Amino acid sequence: MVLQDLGRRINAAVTDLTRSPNLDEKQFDSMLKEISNALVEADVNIKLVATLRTSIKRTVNFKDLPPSTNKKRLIQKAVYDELVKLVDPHAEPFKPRKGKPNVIMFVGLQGSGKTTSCTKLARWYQARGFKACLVCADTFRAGAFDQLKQNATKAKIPYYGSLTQTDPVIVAREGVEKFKKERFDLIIVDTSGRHQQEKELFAEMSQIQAAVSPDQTIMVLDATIGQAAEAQSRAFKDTADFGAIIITKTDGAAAGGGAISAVAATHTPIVFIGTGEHLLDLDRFDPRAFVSKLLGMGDMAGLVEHVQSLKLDQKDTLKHIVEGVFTVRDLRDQLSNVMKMGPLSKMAGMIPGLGAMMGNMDDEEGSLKLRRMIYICDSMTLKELDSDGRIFVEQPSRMTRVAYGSGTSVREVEELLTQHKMMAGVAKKMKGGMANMQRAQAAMGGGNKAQQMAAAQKRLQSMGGAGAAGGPGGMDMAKIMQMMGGGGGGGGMPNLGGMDMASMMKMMGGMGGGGAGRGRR
Ligand SMILES: Nc1nc2c(ncn2[C@@H]2O[C@H](COP(=O)(O)OP(=O)(O)OP(=O)(O)O)[C@@H](O)[C@H]2O)c(=O)[nH]1
Repeated sequence: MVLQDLGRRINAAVTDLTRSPNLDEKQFDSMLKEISNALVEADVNIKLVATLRTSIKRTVNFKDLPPSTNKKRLIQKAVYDELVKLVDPHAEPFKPRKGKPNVIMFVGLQGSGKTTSCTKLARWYQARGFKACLVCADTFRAGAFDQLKQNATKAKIPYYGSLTQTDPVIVAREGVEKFKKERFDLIIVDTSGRHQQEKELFAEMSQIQAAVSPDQTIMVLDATIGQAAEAQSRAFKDTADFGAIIITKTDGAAAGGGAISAVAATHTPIVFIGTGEHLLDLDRFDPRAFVSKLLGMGDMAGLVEHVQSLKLDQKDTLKHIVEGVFTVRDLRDQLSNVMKMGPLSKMAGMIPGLGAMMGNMDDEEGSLKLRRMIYICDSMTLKELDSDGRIFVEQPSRMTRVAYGSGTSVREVEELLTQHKMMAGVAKKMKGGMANMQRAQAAMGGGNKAQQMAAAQKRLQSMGGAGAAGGPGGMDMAKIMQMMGGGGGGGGMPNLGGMDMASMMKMMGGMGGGGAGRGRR
């Protein structure tokens, strides 16, 4: 059972109950039993489950409910609130500030996901304007430096390490000093992990800690260990005195629920959770957003933050669309924007109700297809890229050349040009419409925010099933789409692993316009 299934089970228990025409106390009790069973199976500590059950019972107080009460709503809200309490550590972590060197040291057992999480975190802060870098002080595992180097290079993050120095304390000190001199805002130090909690590991950790004086030590925990997370974190705390925790691999097992609740119970701040192997699979941990996502209510605030952090390339495309133009380069920029967003399943999880619908979609296939389309564009000449694509009709031999240069087939090049033609057609039709819309929006001065939020929230609730239980702040879907770099536009987006982007956008709540100008406002 993966974490998503736990959410689905809880959601189903609540939905079944609230759909029942004559809701009685017996049904309420059996819902509580089902939720408790699901949590225990996800390795949540039995005492915590018992507390949650008692609290929901007390809040709802079924026997004494006045007849006028909206029982369904009350139950939904109580379940949501208690789940939030279950995973809330009630502790504020250290927050790095720009303009000074913030040193963060990572500790954890081997294979917990330290090295991967270091790079994810550096990238996360880099995307938010921090000058971030990585120091590899893992001299124990052969290949650790290579792994960090590879990850860092992929994310374009400066790194420091040594293939010859065997003392991790020296490497850590040298790396931190070098990057401090170079005025980096965020210096992340990766340390070695061992199979067991050996004495040497702990001794080494405290020596590195003494050498680099980190502003924060983060412990990395693998979610699959469930409630054993508590014992593991205690063992580390005795030596390394970490200030916060990152729980990795929450995508793989329902036991993530057990790990998160166990750590939360110790009041240690959980700063982030790892949600996959991709560089972007790191979510800032927020108890409300986590529970909303778990219950399939989406995490719109997270989605907006994620999209905003990506520095999507869309200025020229929007300008072009206003003019009714759509070049091959515009298509390339949009493809690259979609790639930057990370796996589609991650995006879908943030949209109410969509995660479940896309359960079987293959991320790998979709991303490979996108990558091949980008290779095709990258093999074109500048003239071809900035053209309206007609150049290929006039000189079909160019298609063969581009296919050859990109390692793809002529058929794939033709497909890409067909996609482009469709999108260019839409852009042409949009000419003027987009400008009018922008003018209207400017005249409205952004409109009534509260009203917009209320409308968006209503729409989210109607999509999300359990949405009534008080989910995250609403957002205007069309605006989100526009921030995403403008998708949709009426059937013109690429087909990803059997999933047409245009249909996906439509499913996302009538986004079939966004950047291409038909967004609902
Ligand atoms: N599914 C999933 N896999 C993850 C996540 N985080 C890390 N991994 C994978 O876990 C494995 C181990 O990750 P590493 O980063 O090498 O672990 P480590 O703790 O640095 O290991 P040592 O350097 O040996 O101590 C790799 O295959 C990662 O891709 C996550 O959030 N989800």
